[in-house]
Amino acid sequence: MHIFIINPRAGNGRAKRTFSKITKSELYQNLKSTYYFTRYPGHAEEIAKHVSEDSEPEAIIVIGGDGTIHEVLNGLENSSVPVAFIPGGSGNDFARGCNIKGSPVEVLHDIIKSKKDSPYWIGNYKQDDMPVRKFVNSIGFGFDAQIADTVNKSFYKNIFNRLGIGTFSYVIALIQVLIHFKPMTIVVDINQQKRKITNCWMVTTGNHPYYGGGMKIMPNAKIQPNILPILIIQDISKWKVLSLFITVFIGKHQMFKEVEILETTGFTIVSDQELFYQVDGQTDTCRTCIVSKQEEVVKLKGTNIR
Ligand SMILES: Nc1ncnc2c1ncn2[C@@H]1O[C@H](COP(=O)(O)OP(=O)(O)OP(=O)(O)O)[C@@H](O)[C@H]1O
Repeated sequence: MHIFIINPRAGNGRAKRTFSKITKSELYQNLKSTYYFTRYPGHAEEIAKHVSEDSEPEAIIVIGGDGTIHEVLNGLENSSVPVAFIPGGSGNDFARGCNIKGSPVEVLHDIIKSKKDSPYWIGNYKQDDMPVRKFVNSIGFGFDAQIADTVNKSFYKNIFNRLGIGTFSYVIALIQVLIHFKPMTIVVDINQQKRKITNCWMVTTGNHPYYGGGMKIMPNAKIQPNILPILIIQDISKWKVLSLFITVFIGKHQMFKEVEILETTGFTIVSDQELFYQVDGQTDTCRTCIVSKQEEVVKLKGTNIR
C-alpha cells in the first residue's frame, strides 16, 4: 500500500493540482494506494506518525513543499518505511537538493519503479528545553532567519509565487531586514572549541546546498553521514551583504573574507538574547540550540542523489 500525504495549501494550491494530475494517470490508477489531505499546520506530522506506527506501507509519498516534508519526517515513527517526495511547494529546496526532476507523473514513475532506496541523512536540533526535532534542509540563525520570517509574513510572497518568481520575495525581504538588522553576539561551540562571535550576521548549516528557493547557501554540503558544514558571516558592512547575496545564487559567496565555512559533526549556539532561527523555512526564536547529524538514515525513493 502506498500512502499519499498532500498539503493542499502548498505552493498556493500547486500540490493539490499536482495530485489531481497524478490521479488521472494509469500508473496511479493501477496502484494500491490511499491518500490524506492535510487540514491544518502540523497535520502532516500527525498523519505520518499514525500511518508509520500502525502499518508497514510500501512508501509514504509526500506532495507539498519543504514545510510538508519537514512535518512528515518529524512524524515518521518507523525509519524502515520509505518516503518519497513529489514537489508541489513554492521553494522546493528539498527536491532540488535530492535532484528530483520531471513531471509529477514521471516522478511517481521513478518512485514506483525504483528498486533501490537512497539513504538521506537529516539533521537534529534541540532548542532550549524542547524535545529533539529534525531538519530536512537547513537550520539558520540570525539574518537569514529574519528574512525567512519577513517573507512568511509578507503580502507579496503569494503574489510572487503565483507569478513563478518566488525568489524575488527573498530579495525584497533582504532589503527590508537589512535596514534594521543588528548583528548579534553569540557563543558557538564547534568541534569542541568555544568561540565568541561578535558582530555576527548569521550561522547556518544544511544537509544539502540549497535554501530560499534555490540559493546555493552551502555550496559544499553533500547528502552524507556525520558531516555538517557550518557557514558563519561576521564583520560585514550592509552594502557588502547586498553583493554577497547576489553571489549566493551561484554559490560564490565563499570568496568574501567575511564568510567562513567549517566542517563539523555538530555545534551548539548560545545567545544572551532571543535568537531568530529558521528551520526548513519556518521561523521561531531560542536562546540555545544544539545541532547535529542524525545517525539513523531516512530511506528515500525516486531520487537521483549523486
Ligand atoms: N490545510 C492546511 N491549511 C493551512 N496550512 C496548512 C495546511 N496543511 C499544511 N499546512 C501548512 O502549510 C505550510 C506550508 O507548506 P509547505 O512549506 O509545504 O509549502 P510552501 O511554503 O508552498 O513550499 P516551500 O516550503 O517549498 O516554499 C506548512 O508549514 C504546513 O504546516
